[in-house]
Amino acid sequence: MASVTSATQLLPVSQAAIKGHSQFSFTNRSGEGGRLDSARNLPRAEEVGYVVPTEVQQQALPVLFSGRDCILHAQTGSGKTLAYLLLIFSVINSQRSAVQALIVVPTRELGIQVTKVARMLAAKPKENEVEQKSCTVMALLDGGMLRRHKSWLKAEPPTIVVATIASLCQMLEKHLFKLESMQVLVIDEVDFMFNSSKQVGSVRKLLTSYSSCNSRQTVFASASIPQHNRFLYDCIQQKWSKRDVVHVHVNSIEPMPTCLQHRFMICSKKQRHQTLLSSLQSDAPKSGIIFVGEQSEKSKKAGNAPPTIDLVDFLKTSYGGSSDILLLEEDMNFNSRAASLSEVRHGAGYLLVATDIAARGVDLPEITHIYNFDLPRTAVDYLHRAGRTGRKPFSDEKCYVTNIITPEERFVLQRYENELMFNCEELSLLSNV
Ligand SMILES: Nc1ncnc2c1ncn2[C@@H]1O[C@H](COP(=O)(O)OP(=O)(O)OP(=O)(O)O)[C@@H](O)[C@H]1O
Repeated sequence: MASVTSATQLLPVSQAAIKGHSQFSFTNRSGEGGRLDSARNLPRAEEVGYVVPTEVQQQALPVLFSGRDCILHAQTGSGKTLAYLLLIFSVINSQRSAVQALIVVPTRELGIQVTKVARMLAAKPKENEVEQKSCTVMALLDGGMLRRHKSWLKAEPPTIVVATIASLCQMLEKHLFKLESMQVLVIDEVDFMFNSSKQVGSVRKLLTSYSSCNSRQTVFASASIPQHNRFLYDCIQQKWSKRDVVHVHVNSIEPMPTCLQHRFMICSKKQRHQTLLSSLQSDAPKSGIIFVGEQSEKSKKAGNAPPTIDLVDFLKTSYGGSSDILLLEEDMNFNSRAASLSEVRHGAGYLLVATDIAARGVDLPEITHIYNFDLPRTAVDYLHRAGRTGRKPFSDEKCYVTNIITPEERFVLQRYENELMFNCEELSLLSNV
């Protein structure tokens, strides 16, 4: 666990952040009222319920407010998003019509969520209602209405943009979007972006050709940055960041929240549906995610139904619990994906059957149970799936990750246990399976 300075330990979020200002002599590079905006928006964070900073916020805010580039590396659900948003709100000047902060995310789902938090922080505090205009946040995400965004960008550029890389590059290449006023660039889930063959080229271009590290503050965030020393070296060598970039690494020994209890059940491949059903019946979770692997090309070619659909059908007919059964997977069109997530957000209890698309960044704090119907392919994937639960920073509520595995998969899970430093407890099969 990384050390925490006692000075900020018990301070409210706003004071911890403001302390960062004075201690590290934060200055607004545009010199056009950033300080005024931060004074307005930090209390706003408290107003919406962020009162005490989490550990990563305690450690990162002074670094971020000092103006240095930063790699935010901390457990899933530890509050990295709020840390970089507080930086953004301290730097931007809402009176200026120009894109001053850009947050790049790997999926539309994460983009929607980050936009929601940013808009919540941007909303005017009640007592200031008539004083000044609040900043605008644009979600430039794959599957969105790019035509509408074009008119918006031309008419009055937003202050903050949350974007997926493909949509962003489309706008940049058409010169509809300018980065010359950008003060902060955040790359969220950075390891995922650099690992994705579809996204990595554009991310590199954004970091070095579309803008320069010298004219912006760069923040990288993720719960998993494998080979982080190498990444730090590359940041400097490749000029993705300035030379004095800081690696804020919190809870390096325990990459997953401690409130998680990990379990496994061994069964044959044929018994997996029934084993999952028994587990659900015994846990009776109000809300959870069941992760299913992607359908193989071979299975697609054979004309089989995707395993996710298969499982949803099975649960709808066999599971008697009161939770809604919903589906979220990559192959669904954007409208259906949005519909699923909004049902999740408004519904009472739910079981979301999902592929790894739901594994990165999605924040549904009510989730207490994760089921790996198929084991994830890597330890990093395990960490991000498991991290969709245990997302209430100051709660001791126990959350559960249950792995349904075949005897041959036991050693794979053991490898993840060693790599991620957790213990998985075996649950015996109930007699009816
Ligand atoms: N200071 C705070 N006080 C109370 N709740 C907080 C605070 N900071 C963050 N949270 C809440 O904690 C949850 C997790 O935060 P967030 O999504 O920022 O985590 P993260 O570190 O980005 O996780 P991931 O790595 O999974 O993306 C959110 O529901 C957020 O509202």
